[in-house]
Amino acid sequence: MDAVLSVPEPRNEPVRDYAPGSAERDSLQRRLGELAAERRDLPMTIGGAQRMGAGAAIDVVQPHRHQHVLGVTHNATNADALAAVTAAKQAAPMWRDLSFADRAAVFLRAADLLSGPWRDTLNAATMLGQSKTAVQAEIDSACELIDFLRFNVAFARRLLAEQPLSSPGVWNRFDHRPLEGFVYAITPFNFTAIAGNLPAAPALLGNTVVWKPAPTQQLAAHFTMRLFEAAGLPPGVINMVTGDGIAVSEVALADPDLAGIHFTGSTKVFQKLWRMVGENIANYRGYPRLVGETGGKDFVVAHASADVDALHTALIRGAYEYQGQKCSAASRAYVPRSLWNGGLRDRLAATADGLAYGDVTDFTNFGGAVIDAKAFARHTTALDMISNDPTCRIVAGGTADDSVGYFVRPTLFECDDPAHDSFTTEYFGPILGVHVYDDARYDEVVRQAESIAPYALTGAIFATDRRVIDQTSEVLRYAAGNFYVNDKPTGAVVGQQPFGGARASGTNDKAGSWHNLVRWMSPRTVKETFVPPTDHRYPHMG
Ligand SMILES: NC(=O)c1ccc[n+]([C@@H]2O[C@H](COP(=O)([O-])OP(=O)(O)OC[C@H]3O[C@@H](n4cnc5c(N)ncnc54)[C@H](O)[C@@H]3O)[C@@H](O)[C@H]2O)c1
Ligand SMILES: N[C@@H](CCC=O)C(=O)O
Repeated sequence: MDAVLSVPEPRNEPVRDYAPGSAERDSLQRRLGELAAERRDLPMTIGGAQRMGAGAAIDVVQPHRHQHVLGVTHNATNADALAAVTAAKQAAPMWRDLSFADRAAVFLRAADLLSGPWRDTLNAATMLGQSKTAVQAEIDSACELIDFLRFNVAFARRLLAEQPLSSPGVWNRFDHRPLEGFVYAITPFNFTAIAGNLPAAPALLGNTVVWKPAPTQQLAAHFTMRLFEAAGLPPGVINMVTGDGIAVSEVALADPDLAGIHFTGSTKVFQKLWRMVGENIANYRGYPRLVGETGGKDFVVAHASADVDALHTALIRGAYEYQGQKCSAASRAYVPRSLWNGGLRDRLAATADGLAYGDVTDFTNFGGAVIDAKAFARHTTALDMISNDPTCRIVAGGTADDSVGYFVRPTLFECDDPAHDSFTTEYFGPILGVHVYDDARYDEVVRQAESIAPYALTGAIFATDRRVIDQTSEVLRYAAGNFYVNDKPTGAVVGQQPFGGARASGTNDKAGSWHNLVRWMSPRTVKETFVPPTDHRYPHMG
């Protein structure tokens, strides 16, 4: 326990802009060409050894060009999962006995490698495999992952320095132990940074991990695993299993040494995992820590005093960047009739209709495709439902085409009923519903928006009247874990806007902050008495 160590002061990684003619753009385009020309095996990594899962094969494709296969991965079987759990348990004594400095150095080195020679590889893999544009990949797989790795070291250092008081003759101290057992990290398709952070954060604190990425993110996950190895991560500390995770959960969640789940993904899957843990609760050595960041139905509330230019930009970026596939994406907005009919409606419609979605290797595009056929089907069902509902009117988009890639047009619609399914269900695509209200009904609309959806992840208020900002912020205090004033509800930056929500949006343990890291330690309090008493009687006994 080397709590007095000082560590490098983290700074947010600067975002590159990949402007035409820049060297960074040429270099990224070269790497895109190389990765697109390959068709790789995407194996598991267990105890440092790579091998393909023994279950069914899964093609990992470019969502914007779904006939183009980037690689092949396989479902992990029960036997594969058992091997990963065993490797994690075997590596645990070695890893927890290394000093914090040694563990931190691995992740700081990974951050530096990613900031330099690995940047193009992770960005290109994220662009091709997850259909992110260059800038969306850059803020995710480069900057946010680098930030997670660097800031977590500084946050962990602060936690390790935290020690109890000691009265005279006594020395009290915390032994910041890792959890007893292994951590099971399960990660979503949409952020390479989240996929890398969920296994890395518990590992930094001395835990060993079984990591199950989303199959559709497997290309970038593959390179993330290679990056950790290049940074010196010993075998068995993070064991990556591939595929749908069904067999992995059967094995990992039934294991007595399950120490925690670090999950990001849908509410439905997290609730299923929680139920499975509940069913097994008497069989565990301890109570597993359950950390899950899940879905959202994120709102923008606009007041009549809002700056319309700022509101317009926030709605377009908040709803349609990365095809709306951010848990934070604006998917319901409440706009006063004065602004809507005063030009905002037509402006939003024109901008949305003008957004180019296409192949993300064409850098002129604003967006790409949605992730897979399942997402495409969910969105087309929602669009059919909305266009056939007499209370809703499509204002822009509303169409989809999967002939080449899974493309869904940026869709804007009005809905008279603020309790409509489209205001409560997460679609996770480029679909923004607007409830237009009479200006005088503002307070009532805000109260309704507060609790109509089960989620509480992100939300924004647009107003210039300070009293309105203050009152709205108070009414919506529990409606979002990340609340924005005159800004879009997406784009949280590590160290600046610690991220996470409550209600059906998760356990709100704020990824990329000390709040999250504290869940991966099990402190032992040690009291040492220098001169222990030698008489059992107390003074009042005479
Ligand atoms: N709150 C946040 O910070 C945050 C961030 C990103 C994404 N999300 C949410 O994630 C969802 C989108 O991501 P997704 O489509 O990858 O989510 P998902 O829930 O479908 O999948 C998440 C992960 O769980 C795995 N999985 C599914 N069933 C499993 C099982 N039985 N055992 C083990 N693993 C299993 C998937 O393969 C994937 O790796 C959205 O709901 C979005 O809001 C939330
Ligand atoms: N942290 C990201 C969202 C992550 C979920 O998909 C944001 O703030 O936009």
